[in-house]
Amino acid sequence: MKKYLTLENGDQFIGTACGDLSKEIKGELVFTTSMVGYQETLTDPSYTNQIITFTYPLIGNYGISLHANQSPTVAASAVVMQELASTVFHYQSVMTLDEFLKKAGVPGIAGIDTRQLTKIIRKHGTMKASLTNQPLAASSFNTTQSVESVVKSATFSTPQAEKPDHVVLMDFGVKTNIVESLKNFGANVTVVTPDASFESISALHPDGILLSNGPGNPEDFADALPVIRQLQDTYPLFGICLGHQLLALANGARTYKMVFGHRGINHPVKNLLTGEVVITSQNHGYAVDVDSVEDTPLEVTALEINDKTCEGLRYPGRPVFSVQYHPEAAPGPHEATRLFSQFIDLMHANGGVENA
Ligand SMILES: NC(=O)CC[C@H](N)C(=O)O
Repeated sequence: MKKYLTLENGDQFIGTACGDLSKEIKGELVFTTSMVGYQETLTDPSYTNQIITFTYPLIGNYGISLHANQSPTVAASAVVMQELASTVFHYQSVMTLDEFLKKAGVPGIAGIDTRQLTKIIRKHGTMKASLTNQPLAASSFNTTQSVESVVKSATFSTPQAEKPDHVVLMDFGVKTNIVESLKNFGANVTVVTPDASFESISALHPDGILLSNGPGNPEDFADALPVIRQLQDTYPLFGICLGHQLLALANGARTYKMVFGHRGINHPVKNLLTGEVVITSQNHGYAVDVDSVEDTPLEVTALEINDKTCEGLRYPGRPVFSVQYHPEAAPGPHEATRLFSQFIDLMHANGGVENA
């Protein structure tokens, strides 16, 4: 069965339908250069309302495992591939990617020249696009949708070590592995919704606050900024991706939409405090304006080496820091995992951040 991918600029690609065959969708077309980790990527809530193009030419070859999801189901709107593996092999595989997409009601398109498509996105920037069963004229592409729906209303705690540090995590669309990473370093995690008040968070007696990743434009979370300002005055705080952008906005810096974003697992980031470079996992379409940080109490601590985007911030004199990349990996390298232990150390020492 044929499927049609139509871009906002009028370009059209014809491929083979996979996943949910009947479903037609619109979304923001982005690409990721990750060679592995398609399951983690597709279930990352930050991809809500986005159509993900995989630049790696073969997707699905090691199937779907019970242990890799970053949220209960597929978060992306659709997936674009060059080749969907017809043979699957991995000892943990419980189903094929095609079955996984079908179960989640998510459409896909295979047989696409993803190299050509990616060159178009790189030139024109991230675009809106549609996936349909019949050819479609590039017309209205209004895909603006609320992203608040990704956040679960339930609050849960995960008691762990004997005297665990208690992290309250503001959930803007958190990836499972952020919670797991905190737990691995011995923390007890309570997840609260993004509209939680300062009082309700304080009532949980946190030792530290984590601002999670999440989909959408950081400027749409203005309501959370006063709460974040109160939290950073009171507790050690660590922001990841959207959480990093919100920390910047809460302190008067600005964010902007990047041309095509950073999505992949080999982005080099230079730590300006130590000179060290780490290879990082990234997934963001917005970034903090480096120049705008100058007029704030914050300091830029890290830059992406290729395009010098802001990758890290800290609040000198306070145990408050953030990174634009994903130290929890899933997928990607684990070089930055130690940021979680640094956060734990800050909760103990309440000192300054040296390696953010
Ligand atoms: N992974 C994230 O938290 C993404 C943050 C934000 N939605 C962006 O695209 O920049």
